[in-house]
Amino acid sequence: MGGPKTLNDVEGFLTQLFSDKDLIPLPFQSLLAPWISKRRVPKIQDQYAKIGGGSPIHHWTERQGILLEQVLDQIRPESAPHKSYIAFRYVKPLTEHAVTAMKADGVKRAIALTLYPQYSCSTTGSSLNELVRNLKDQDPEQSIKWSVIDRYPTQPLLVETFAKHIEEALEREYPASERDSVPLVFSAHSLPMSVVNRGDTYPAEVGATVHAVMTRLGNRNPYRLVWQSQVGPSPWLGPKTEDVIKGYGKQGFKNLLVVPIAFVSDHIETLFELDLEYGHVAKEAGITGYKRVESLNDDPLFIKCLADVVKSHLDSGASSTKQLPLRCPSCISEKCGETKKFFADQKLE
Ligand SMILES: C=CC1=C(C)c2cc3[nH]c(cc4nc(cc5[nH]c(cc1n2)c(C)c5CCC(=O)O)C(CCC(=O)O)=C4C)c(C)c3C=C
Ligand SMILES: [Fe+2]
Ligand SMILES: [Fe+2]
Repeated sequence: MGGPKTLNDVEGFLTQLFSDKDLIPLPFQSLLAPWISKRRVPKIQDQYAKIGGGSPIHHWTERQGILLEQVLDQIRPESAPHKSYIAFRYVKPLTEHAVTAMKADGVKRAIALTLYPQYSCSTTGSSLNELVRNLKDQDPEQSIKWSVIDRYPTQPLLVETFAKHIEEALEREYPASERDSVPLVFSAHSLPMSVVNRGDTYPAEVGATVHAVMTRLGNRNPYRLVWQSQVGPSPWLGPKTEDVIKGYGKQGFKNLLVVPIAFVSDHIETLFELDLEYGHVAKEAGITGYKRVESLNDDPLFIKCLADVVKSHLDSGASSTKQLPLRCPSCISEKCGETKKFFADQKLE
């Protein structure tokens, strides 16, 4: 997805985001997108100002890419050297810039690796549709052969990294006598109910990650799966993170550990919404022990997770587009079936 590096980049970021038909299909989109974005700029700029003046997502994604190259070169020397390219959806470097750089470097074989562990047509689906559009335009001779890693919600090292971060936070933030009773509040970016009702697999895959992490932790703590960042008046998947925090406060809970479970790095959803906005909500609700688990960012265990995902993909023949939806109503405007066919038709050596 990417995020604005500076406050001046907020409007461009929002305009690209509201122009994405796979994320938010709007009537008269090319007219409405800049209009809605302009109206949201002051509010969103204020949020980015409060987290240091911009999104750190570029910094973390770059780190993840560089470290992934190093680990892959070690654990899979037969395909070394590996090189990573960032393809953000709404800010530079866009997919277009990644493909340009790859062609200039003479790349012949590539993997589209999503940094959303759980698949949604609105996120990974949108990025893959954008990639196919760009490839048809920028690489019509198909000089680069592609395969796709579109999800890894229960990959063992992903689960292990989340579990380790939760254990570290419990140990660091709470006295031993209270640790097992701290509610773990797993918070993921919500989806509009219209997208959920069309069968988007994201809610089930987020649930699968939560279940795997709780199993790994021995199911000691009470837990909830809750949903954040709802935008606009239409119905979104709940319960809302904010309401659940208030509910715990009403019940007299003094401790609460929130776990961002669908993001692999820090950005506005963790640093502003979870830390500042809901930190305030928790305080008002009397929850003095409100804490957040650290994001995955450049944790070597998470980098190893990514490297293992890529290694298994390559070792297994690497063709897999099996899981991509054939044609799903939530992204029908971009014909995800064509995207699946495009990748399935790649002739890999
Ligand atoms: C797993 C991650 C995400 C899913 C799923 C997702 C779905 C989704 N989002 C919107 C609308 C907006 N999202 C916005 C920002 C935003 N969204 C995500 C992640 C997911 N979105 C992130 C990480 C960010 C912030 C980017 C950053 O800071 O780096 C926004 C813009 C903010 C605002 O105007 O309030 C909108 C709008 C929809 C409609 C949707 C599913 C269909
Ligand atoms: Fe789709
Ligand atoms: Fe979003």
